Amino acid sequence: MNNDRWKDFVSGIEPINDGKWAEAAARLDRLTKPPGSLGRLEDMAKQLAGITGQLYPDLSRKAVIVMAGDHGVCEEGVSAFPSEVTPQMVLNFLNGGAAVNVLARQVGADVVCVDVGVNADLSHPSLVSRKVRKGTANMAQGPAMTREEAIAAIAAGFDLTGELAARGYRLFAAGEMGIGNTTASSAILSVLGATDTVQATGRGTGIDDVRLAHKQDVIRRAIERNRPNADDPIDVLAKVGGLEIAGLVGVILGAARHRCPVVIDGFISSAAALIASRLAPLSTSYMLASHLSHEQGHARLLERIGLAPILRMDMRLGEGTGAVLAFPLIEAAVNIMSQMATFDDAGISQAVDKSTPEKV
Ligand SMILES: Cc1cc2ncn([C@H]3O[C@H](COP(=O)(O)O)[C@@H](O)[C@H]3O)c2cc1C
Ligand SMILES: O=C(O)c1cccnc1
Repeated sequence: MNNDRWKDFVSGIEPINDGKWAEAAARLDRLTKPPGSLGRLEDMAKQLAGITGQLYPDLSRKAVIVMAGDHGVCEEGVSAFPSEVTPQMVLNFLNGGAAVNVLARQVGADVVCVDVGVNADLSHPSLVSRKVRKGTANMAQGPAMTREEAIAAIAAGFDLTGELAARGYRLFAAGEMGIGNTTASSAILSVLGATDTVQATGRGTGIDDVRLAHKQDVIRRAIERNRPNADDPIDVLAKVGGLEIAGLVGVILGAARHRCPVVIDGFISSAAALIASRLAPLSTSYMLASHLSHEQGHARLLERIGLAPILRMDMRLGEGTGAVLAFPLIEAAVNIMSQMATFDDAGISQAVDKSTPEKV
């Protein structure tokens, strides 16, 4: 993989269409409701118009892309579950039995499951195989992967999203599976978000206090040993990140490149979004943050990107579950624009009473 390939990921991303954003804002103020009364739905309707360049975008073709990869750092004992669960869950996604499958079915979204770095030989007719390597190396002892591998994994997500956009998909969710990946995400937040490792580290799959203190120590050691350069997001991704996180960076940049909204899920998805935002600041305008995960550090992570979560459900699963749950709200924003009557249509007076009331 050409080390300059990352420039392709960034160079085609354009600012959102300000003219369409303003047109959407003007129409929202003519709809039969007090100005601004639909709150975040109005924000989303304007953002979607700016992203797609259309007042009434058709977002009906939608996919949650679940990037899967393993983590060498699991040998340090940082998760409540063993690495073997990653390939087992991938098969569960492919057989339609995971939480994300249920939620995606409910909202009419397709689950696209991608092996970008699972430490097992997987084969299934619906699996998208883009394996860069079989799991990362243990970041507590050296870099998780090479710079080339990180770029190859970004390319896998970027190219796949481009292919899906070409097939008519217009709305994406960024999901993941990889035992150990909250450790990598906390390390990314710590370095790129200038956050103390204690504040950046949570319980992931549900570790106890003793293991949490150990996890914080492992992250501290990984950062000390690898010295990732906070001014070089790909260096951080390669040294203390993960293959599926890199894949998601590609998905996010790919969606932005093709002017499609991309819904960020929880902690891990947001770590990928933070890297994407540092590589291509313009990509942030194409992101919607679906929910605030219960995972420690997620609020800080979203704040570093500059995103406000739509939902607060106390979820902490990943897979893209929170992102998929936000799909109907995003579609609601489009429907408001396309289906509500204006004051003119309905013959309702838009005059605002600005006189001073005589009696209070
Ligand atoms: C059965 C199962 C299903 C999951 N689905 C998502 N995750 C989530 O948990 C993992 C991260 O937590 P940690 O860093 O503590 O390992 C990731 O795979 C994430 O997607 C799962 C975890 C498990 C055990
Ligand atoms: O917020 C998430 O995405 C998350 C939190 C804990 C474990 N897995 C995922």
